This record gives sequence, C-alpha cells and structure tokens, in this order.
Amino acid sequence: MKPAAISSAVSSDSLEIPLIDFSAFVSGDATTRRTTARALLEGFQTAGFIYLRNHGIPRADVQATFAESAKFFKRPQTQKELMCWTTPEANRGYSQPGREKTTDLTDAADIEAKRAEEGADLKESMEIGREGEPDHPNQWPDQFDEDGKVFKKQMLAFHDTCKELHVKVMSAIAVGLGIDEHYFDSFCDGGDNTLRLLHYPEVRHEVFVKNENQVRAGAHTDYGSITLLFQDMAGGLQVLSPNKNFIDATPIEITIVVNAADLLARWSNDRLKSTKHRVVEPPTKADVHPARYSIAYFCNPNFDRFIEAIPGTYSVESPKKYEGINR
Ligand SMILES: O=C(O)CCC(=O)C(=O)O
Ligand SMILES: [Fe+2]
Repeated sequence: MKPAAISSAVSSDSLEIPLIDFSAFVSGDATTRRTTARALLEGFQTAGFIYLRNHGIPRADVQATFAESAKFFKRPQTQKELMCWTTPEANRGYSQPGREKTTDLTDAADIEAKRAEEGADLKESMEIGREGEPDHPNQWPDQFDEDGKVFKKQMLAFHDTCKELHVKVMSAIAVGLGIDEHYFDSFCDGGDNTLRLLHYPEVRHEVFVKNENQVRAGAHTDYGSITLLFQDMAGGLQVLSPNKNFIDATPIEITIVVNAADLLARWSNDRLKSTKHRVVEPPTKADVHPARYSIAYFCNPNFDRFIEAIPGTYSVESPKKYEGINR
C-alpha cells in the first residue's frame, strides 16, 4: 500500500504522475522522508513529471502573483513592447503573441514550417531573471506607474520563494538517489532561474476546428534542472506518455506541477527524464475558451558551475554518457 503522502495525479496510457505531499519530505521522520523522496524520484525517472501539494508556498502568495500577472498583461501593448525580450543571453522581458514558437527544433526553416502547420503559439509572456545582473537588467513596469512598483516587488519576492523550493526539491532528489541530501545545495543557491508569466488569451473553439494542429504552446522540453509550473484551472496542459500520446495533465487546485528538464537528464546520466509537454485547446466544451494563465519557474544550476554526472548515476556497467559541461 502507498503511504498517505503519495497518491496519483495522472494515470493513463502508462503515464503515471504521482501527487506527492511534500511536507512529508520536509518535516517527516527519516523513514517518511526517504519513502517520499523515492516516490518523487520515481516520478521523475518514469513520467519526468510530478505534482506537489503542501509545497510550502502560501496559496495567497501564488494568488497574488497570478493577480499581478493578469494586471500586467492588461497594460497597453505599446507599453509592454517597451519592455520587450531582446536576446537569448538576456532572456528577460516581454514577448508578444505570435513571437514565439515553442519547439525543440533549432533550424530556422524547420521552425517556420512548424509555425505554418501549427500556427504561432497563442500566448504572450513576460520573463524575469535573477535581479542585479549588470549585463542583463530585468525589464520592469515600475518606470510607468505605482502599479508597476507593486508588480516588481511581488515578482522579486516570488522569484526568491521559488528559488528556495528549487533547492528543497533537489534535496529530495538527492535523498531519493541515496547521496548527501545537501549535494545540490551549492549548485542551486545562486538563483540563476527564470520566472516566466504566461497569458494564453481567450480563444474561439473555431480556431482549433479550422486548423486541427493549432496549439496554445507547441511541444517542447525545458532546458534547465527542473521547472515549477503553477497552472490555473483552465486546462490544456498535456504530457507525452511512454506510448507517445499526449495525455491531459489536469489541473489540481493548490498543487504545483514539477518537471525534470534537459540539463538534469544529462546531469543524471539520463536517469531522470525530460519529457515533452505542450498546451492545447482545453478539454471543456465551449464556443469561446476563457484566457488561461500559468507561471513557469525555470530552475538552473548556478551558471558558473561545471556540470558532470551526479555520483551514483553511473557505474562500470552503465558508464557516463556525457562529458561535463559549463552552462
Ligand atoms: O503554460 C503551461 O502550462 C506550460 C508552459 C511551458 O511548458 C513552458 O513555458 O515551458
Ligand atoms: Fe515547458
């Protein structure tokens, strides 16, 4: 029998995403911590995804961040474009609808072909990196008004809060792997993470009828260590199953969806999986689907760290698959 801290969030088409009570890891006894950590690791090793409840981020804080995000996207388009995203190195600022096509493709012609097939992603986003990097300043609306100052304060605080949860989830992964629970601390304490606010505007059902390949965000994997994904109740997020079908990752109130990303897969010699996911038309029937909001917090190891296979993830029988790398 499964311990009470572990239940199921998604179970379909061989995709098993566990729902984990994280308080059992943070404040349970040694046995409970280990059992919980192993279940969390198992989720990352099979689905590549888990859901967390009792993750320690107060509900009011998440709600306040969603509220600020919604207010931000209501700003005039001209104002938002003054804060526009510029380069991948900076990876900060605003991207208007149609600008981004989320995909794993790298060739420009391939991306264009995909855009023609699926349409541009139906979303706009705002990215906020670690504050205080002289070469890559964040773009803040505090230049416009008092509301902009409130936005900045909330986002900086939320960035910090999520940074702490990153360290805790990595610690649970370490315990699951049977290595020192603080192994990842010095890799993840720098906060080289990106907070991405996402707004998928209201959209007519017809749009998906006219183009059956139309998506709200194209299939992709994430880059870094893990992603903390806060989603509203609109629905539409899907995760690729082991049988290669996209399965609904149905929203569960007050939980966070956490997925392992590309660098963690590499870092763990592919023991943890970075699984494709996308956002499509919500499963609910409607002529007009309401706007959807989500907040993705993309975590990374500190950019100055050299990343090579985690102890215990390789052996004589399964040697290291990858060279160590810098960022
Ligand atoms: O909006 C979502 O639920 C998913 C967003 C996502 O996967 C991403 O931005 O990488
Ligand atoms: Fe993603």
